[in-house]
Amino acid sequence: MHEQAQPISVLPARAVRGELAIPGDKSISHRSIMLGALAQGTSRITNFLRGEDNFSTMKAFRAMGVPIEDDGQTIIVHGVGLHGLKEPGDVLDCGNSGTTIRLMTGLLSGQSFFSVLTGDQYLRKRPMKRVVEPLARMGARIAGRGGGTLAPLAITGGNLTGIDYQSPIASAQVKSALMLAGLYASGETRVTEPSLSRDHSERMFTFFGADLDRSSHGVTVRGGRELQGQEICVPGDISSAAFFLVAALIVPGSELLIRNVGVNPTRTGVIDILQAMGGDITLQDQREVSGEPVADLLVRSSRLKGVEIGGDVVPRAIDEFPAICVAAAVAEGTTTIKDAKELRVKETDRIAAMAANLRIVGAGQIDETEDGMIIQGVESLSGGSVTSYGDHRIAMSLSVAALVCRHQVEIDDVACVATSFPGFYELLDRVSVR
Ligand SMILES: O=C(O)C1=C[C@@H](OP(=O)(O)O)[C@@H](O)[C@H](O)C1
Ligand SMILES: C=C(OP(=O)(O)O)C(=O)O
Repeated sequence: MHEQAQPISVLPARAVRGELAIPGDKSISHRSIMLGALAQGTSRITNFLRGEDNFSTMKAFRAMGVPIEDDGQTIIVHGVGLHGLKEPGDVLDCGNSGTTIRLMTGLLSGQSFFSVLTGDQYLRKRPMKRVVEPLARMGARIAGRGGGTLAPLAITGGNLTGIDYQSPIASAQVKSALMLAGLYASGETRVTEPSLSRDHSERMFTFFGADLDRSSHGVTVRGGRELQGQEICVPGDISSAAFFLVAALIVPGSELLIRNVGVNPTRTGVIDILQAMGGDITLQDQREVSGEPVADLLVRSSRLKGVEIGGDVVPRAIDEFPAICVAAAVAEGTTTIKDAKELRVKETDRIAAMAANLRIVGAGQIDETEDGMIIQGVESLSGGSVTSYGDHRIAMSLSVAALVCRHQVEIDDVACVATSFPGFYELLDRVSVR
């Protein structure tokens, strides 16, 4: 939570043009600090995301005795080895970051010391049972508000036993929490999910030399093997690129080249959805960097049409739905989003937040459902005063919607944007032709 609200007005644009590189991937940045800290030797990380969420992760490891240097360019993590973390002297504050608190709950379950994790007013409302329950089955003792379902969480770790866990939800945070605990458990820790969520942990565990096997919807970790420090170049975050993809598609006369974007297939749902809507997006110069696929994305404005979105693509696009809703609001015809109930337990209820805000800026008929929404597209939007609900992705999505409004859009507080995309407004300004 930020002490002071930061309101902003975003003006319509005549086009979105030029070239840009977006900052590093948030998920991969978190994991690079975590595995770097647990490894033996030094890890050097470039293009690390300098977002508040990632600084929460970094601070937590410093508080557990991990030396981390930061010269503003490269992050150098001096790994302490699997068993080198020290008991933190205070509560670890995960700020607004669900990834930090859930992954750390797994990792700390494996430590032979006591720790407490908390976060801001939004994080303290988000469900933690999804990690607490399977970790307790592995032998961790975790107490928390709401009968152990809400932060703050107090963890007494150690003496874990591997389990075979069939997760009821496709969640990379649940999977990764158990994988991190699995590094410390006796025997095998296996996680299977209903459909494959982002696999950055699997890739980075392998990159650092962990003992791991993968199957189509599952991963098995065997504990005890030391990890080795690595050099990591973090690809640009496709979840951040998504705002610029939608902006260039919906503002007529636009053409934008977005360089160095992570295109891991477990993350490219947004490209598949926007292409199915008729969006002109081309992947150029596909390559692999630090075990992750990367490409440049060329996007040109397109006449979008409504589509049905559900099933396996949902976890592959989960953070991009606020931006996808904006595309749907100005597409021809109806867009139906289903199987996306998880959106209700993000930084805010993103289904309710987008429905309310799109109505304010003059969208067509919008019907909320329990696990999604139905959006009737209109030719153009009008504008108005909206609220971010303290959620970075809501703030950025409404900023993109503003580009195709007839009048400006006032957003009550965009301080939250710094959690995942510092510099967003400078970039948006740079490529917007007014
Ligand atoms: O593991 C990760 O880095 C993330 C997983 C997703 O959450 P869930 O695991 O809750 O789906 C996603 O929404 C979040 O932004 C980042
Ligand atoms: C849901 C998100 O992140 P987290 O769960 O890490 O707070 C997000 O970035 O959209």
